Amino acid sequence: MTEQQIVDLPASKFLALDDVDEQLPREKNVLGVINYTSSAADPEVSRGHLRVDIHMAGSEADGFAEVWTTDRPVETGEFGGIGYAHDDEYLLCAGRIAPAEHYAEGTRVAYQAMLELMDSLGYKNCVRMWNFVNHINEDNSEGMEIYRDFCKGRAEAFELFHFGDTSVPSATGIGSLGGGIAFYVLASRSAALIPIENSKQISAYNYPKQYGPRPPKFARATYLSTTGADRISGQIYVAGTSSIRGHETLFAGDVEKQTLLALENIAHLVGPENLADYQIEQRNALADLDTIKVYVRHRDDIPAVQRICAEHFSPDAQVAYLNVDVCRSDLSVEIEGIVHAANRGAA
Ligand SMILES: C=C(O[C@@H]1C=C(C(=O)O)C=C[C@H]1O)C(=O)O
Repeated sequence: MTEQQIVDLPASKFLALDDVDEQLPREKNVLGVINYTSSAADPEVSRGHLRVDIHMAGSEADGFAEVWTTDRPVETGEFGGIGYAHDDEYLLCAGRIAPAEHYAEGTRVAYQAMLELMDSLGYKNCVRMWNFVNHINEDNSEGMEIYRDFCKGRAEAFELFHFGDTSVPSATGIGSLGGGIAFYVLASRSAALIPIENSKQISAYNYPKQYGPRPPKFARATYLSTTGADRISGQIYVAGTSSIRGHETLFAGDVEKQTLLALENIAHLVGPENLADYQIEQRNALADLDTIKVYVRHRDDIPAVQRICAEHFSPDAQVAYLNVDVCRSDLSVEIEGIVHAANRGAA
C-alpha cells in the first residue's frame, strides 16, 4: 500500500452482552468481539472473528461487548496460544496466562508469542494494548505484587523484540475478577502512529524503582492516522489514566478528587497544548472522548464517579463502568477512551 491510498481507521463500539450476535452490524465484517463479562474464556476464532471473554463484571448485566468492525474481509488464526483476526490493515489478537504462583515468565512468553505473530503477519505498529490482571494488588508466591510481576515480564518481552520506550503502545493494566491475566492488542500495518506522553505526568516507562523492579511499559496515548503526514484527522487512543501527577498518586482515599484529577489528566493529554508538542492540530476536550471505560475499585463509589463523569463527557458518548481493582492500591478510579472523530479546529 502506498502513502497515497487512504486507509480507514479502526471502528469499535459497545453493545449489550445479551444477544450480541443479533446486534452485530450486517453491513460490516467483524474483526473481534471482546466480552467484558462474568467469566473468563480463552480467545477463539471459530466464528470467523476473534472472540474472548474477560472476567470484568460481577454479572452479565454489568458487562458489555466491545465490537471491532471493518469493511475488508477478515482472516483468523491461532499462533502459540494467541488468537487473532486481521483485515490486511489492522490486527486484533488476544492471549491468556493461566492463574499461576508468579507471572513474569508466563507474561514474557505470551507477549513474545504475540510480538512474533505481529512480526510474521507484517503488523509492525503496536497501537493499543489492554491487560486484565486478576489479584493485581496481591503478592505472588515470592512476595512481589502481581502487577509488578506482570510489568517485569512485559518489559522483558518488549526488550527482546527491541521495542524502545517510544515504540510501546498505549495501554491499560487493570484488575480483573478471575482468569489469571488476559490481554488483547490492536496493531496496524500501514496506518502510522505517534506515541503521546502527558507533560503533567512522568512517562510510565520512567517511573522510579519504588513502583517495582521494571517500570510499566506503555505510552499515555497513541495518535493513529492513515499517513504519517496527517496531523489533523487521526484517532487518539487514551491509555488508562488515573490520579497521578509526576509519578505520585494524589488524593488517596478521596474518590471524587481522584476522578477529577484523572479527568484533568485526560483533558490535558488530548488538548491542544499537549498535542502541539507532536505537531498534532486537534482541539479536543473531554466531550470528544468516546467508548470510555471507567474502572472503579469500590462498588459504592460508582454513583459519585458516574455523576462527575456525566458532567464532563458528551451525552452521546458510550461509557462503561466496571467494578475492579486498579494497578496501585492507593488508586480508586481509572479512565480510558478513544477520540474517534477529531475536533479539527486548528491548534
Ligand atoms: C494508571 C496507570 O497505569 C495503569 C497501568 C497500565 C499498564 O501497566 O499497562 C496502563 C495504564 C493504566 O491502566 C498509571 O501508571 O498512570
